[in-house]
Amino acid sequence: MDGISSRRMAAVDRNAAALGVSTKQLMESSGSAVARAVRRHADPGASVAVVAGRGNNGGDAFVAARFLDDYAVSTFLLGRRESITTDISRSNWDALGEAELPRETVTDSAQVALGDPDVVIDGVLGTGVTGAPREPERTAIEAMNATDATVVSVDVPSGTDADTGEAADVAVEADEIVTFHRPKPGLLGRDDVTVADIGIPSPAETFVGPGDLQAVTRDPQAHKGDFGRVFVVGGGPYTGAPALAAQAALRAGADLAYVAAPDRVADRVQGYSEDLIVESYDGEVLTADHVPALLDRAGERDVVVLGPGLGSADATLDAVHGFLADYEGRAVVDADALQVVPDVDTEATLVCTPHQGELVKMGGPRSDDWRERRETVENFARDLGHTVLVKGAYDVVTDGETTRVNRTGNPGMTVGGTGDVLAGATGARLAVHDPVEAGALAAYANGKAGDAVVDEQGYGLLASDLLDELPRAFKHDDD
Ligand SMILES: NC(=O)C1=CN([C@@H]2O[C@H](COP(=O)(O)OP(=O)(O)OC[C@H]3O[C@@H](n4cnc5c(N)ncnc54)[C@H](O)[C@@H]3O)[C@@H](O)[C@H]2O)[C@@H](O)CC1
Ligand SMILES: [K+]
Repeated sequence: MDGISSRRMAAVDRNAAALGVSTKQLMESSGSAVARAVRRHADPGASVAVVAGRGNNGGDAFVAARFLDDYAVSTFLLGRRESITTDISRSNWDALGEAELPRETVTDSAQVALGDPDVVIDGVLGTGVTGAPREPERTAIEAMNATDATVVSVDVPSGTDADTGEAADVAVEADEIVTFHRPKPGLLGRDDVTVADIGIPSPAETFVGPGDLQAVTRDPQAHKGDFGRVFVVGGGPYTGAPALAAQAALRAGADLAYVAAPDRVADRVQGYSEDLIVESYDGEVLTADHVPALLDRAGERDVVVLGPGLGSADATLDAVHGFLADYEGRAVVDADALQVVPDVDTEATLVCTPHQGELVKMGGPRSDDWRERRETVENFARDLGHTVLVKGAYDVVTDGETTRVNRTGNPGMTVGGTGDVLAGATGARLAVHDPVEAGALAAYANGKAGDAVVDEQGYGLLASDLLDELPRAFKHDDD
């Protein structure tokens, strides 16, 4: 099993809550797993010192203390009750008091006197640690290391970074680390780690959920262009598609949206929205002689969205082939451009966004059940060498290694243009995230936007209705 990063673990934790498995239930499972580990090291009646921090790592330790009330257990909180950062941890601290289990608050690091316990539970710092341990955690770590006790660490040895494995100048030397759900990258390969199942359902990892939106953050110090210059290469026979894709990119967080379109339709594309920067090229449709100039412009931007409204004239498909053969950046490929991808050798990082029919046209599998499709599309994406987002009642996003499934959206979204909106939103996210995450986030938000429109007005949804809803669809709880 490969490790799960702290950021990803937090997202999975939030997704589990959305599936009805609360973080408090997870804390209960974590604490009881820690208690089971203690039982492997010492018998009831032995003395156990529980040292807890102010976050959920401490909360797990409070739960463990409660499960060990047939031991001589005493709990030390490094701070005052009011400084406990979460309700679920505070309620487990309060439960110890109600159960009359010995507990005390330590506000001055000099007070950390653990006595001579048989076992110490290290619930000081977990995946929420930032930087080297500060006081009183620092002194507490030294006190734990100074005992002869068997030390059981909750999730991560305090002072060690779960993602890198790097230990600060002061870090707990654990005899056993009880980590939760999946190993942590920084602890892989160690023989003192126990991975405890805490009841997180696998859909919390597979299905895109509200936890994934935590990755969509706006750094307040950002300035123009940090969040992506998206370049839509589309239009020709059609004008609405590139305009929808470009507007969707802006609504999904891009700073600038450019559109390259034949001069015959450029004004019409511009007419849809003053927010777009429309650059025209001569002629009726995209042809190979437009490619060099487009590659230059693409080189100054972060992501290309290739395909909306391009049409499938032979000259256009040749141009798409030529563009992809020389483009080395990131691109979303959609609509008629998709059929070219299997035949072109490219350095570009692509996210292909076919619906089921377009996937078959690419030589991909036809499968109606999403579980079967997940398997077959993983194989197809692996062979293709690019990320594929196959739209359907359940969207499947995979690069052949990592796979996510999106359940948002509704039958009202089969209306024309929703694919252009999805392509543009994927483009915006591809400027910031890796391909699978970009596709997963865009599919989730696009479907959520469609659900919001249908909830509000019933069916009869227009693709352009999604645009107004997209910003809200990307917002997450602690925004
Ligand atoms: N994500 C999950 O799925 C679950 C997480 N759980 C537990 O929750 C933990 C993460 O909890 P939190 O995110 O609340 O954070 P932690 O409890 O890991 O630590 C953060 C706390 O320590 C303080 N702190 C951070 N860096 C510090 C430093 N360098 N020196 C001194 N104090 C520092 C912070 O002020 C905060 O109070 C996990 O390690 C795990 O033990 C479990 O409850 C089970 C479920
Ligand atoms: K810990």
